[in-house]
Amino acid sequence: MRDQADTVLRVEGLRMRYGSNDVLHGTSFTAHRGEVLCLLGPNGAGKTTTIEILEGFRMRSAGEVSVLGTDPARGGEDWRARLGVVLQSWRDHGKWRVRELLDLLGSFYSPYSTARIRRPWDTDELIEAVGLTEHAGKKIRMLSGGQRRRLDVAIGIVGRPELLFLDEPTAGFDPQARRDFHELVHRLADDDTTILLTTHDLDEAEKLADRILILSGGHIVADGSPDQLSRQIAGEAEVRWTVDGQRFVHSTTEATKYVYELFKQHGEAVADLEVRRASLEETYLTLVRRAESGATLAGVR
Ligand SMILES: Nc1ncnc2c1ncn2[C@@H]1O[C@H](COP(=O)(O)OP(=O)(O)OP(=O)(O)O)[C@@H](O)[C@H]1O
Repeated sequence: MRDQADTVLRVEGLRMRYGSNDVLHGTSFTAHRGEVLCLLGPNGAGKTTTIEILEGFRMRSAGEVSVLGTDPARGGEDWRARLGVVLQSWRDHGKWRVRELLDLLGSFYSPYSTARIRRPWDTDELIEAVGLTEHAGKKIRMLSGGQRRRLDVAIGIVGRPELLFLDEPTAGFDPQARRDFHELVHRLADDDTTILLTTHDLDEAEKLADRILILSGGHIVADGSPDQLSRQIAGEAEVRWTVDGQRFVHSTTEATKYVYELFKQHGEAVADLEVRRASLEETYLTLVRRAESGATLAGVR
């Protein structure tokens, strides 16, 4: 069981209304230390609004929010120093060089260094972690789009945040940069950083998220690990295997047990084993479609 001190983020009955437009209808969720939480939802679902409220950049209409033990509406500088935000490119700093800018931004965090978390991140180590070593001496305006995005990530984590917000972090990344970034996210989470990210890339969500929240029509319509969500939808998994070159397929709600029995019966003769559940994309589309058609949400959460 996780204890209270492990809770980094707590949202209860969050509501947001723009004029007469209700965007969030009382959403609730939590996140724990070192957890990677992925917020999914169609365009206009309220993901950015939610993140901006948690970051303290937008006032909520109602509900309770606690981020690192503080209400974001009242968070001071010392609270803000514990957060990391990856914003879209720092184009205004085109004349700065990569290392210079990170040195300067990092220096703002040194007063907030603690025995547990040394701030800021060493500039050269950080530059290496985001794969910009070759470009450390370059002016920012000379960087490619993907390199700038890597710099955005470096800027977001230079203060060694305890909670990191990533809004569509890999838009514009090439496949290698994406893979490097995913490794960096795992490394940050291993170091106990809690990460809240939004993406429209379900493959990315599946790779990164410990837990997925699906926001639709102002409600959280699903909350669970990618596996738990796919089980809710699919119910059954498909087990495929061969024995002596002959192919077999079987659908079951208890794939692990079935596979165990299979090996008990056939031992090493079992080959080409695959267990397939509904992909996150199928799961996501089903849940959002259900929510949009006003189907009852009971049992989905
Ligand atoms: N400042 C604002 N004033 C009025 N309405 C707004 C404002 N910001 C957002 N909205 C509305 O709130 C709703 C949610 O917007 P939000 O940007 O949070 O969605 P999102 O899930 O991040 O979408 P996307 O996937 O397109 O980025 C939308 O209908 C949007 O038009």
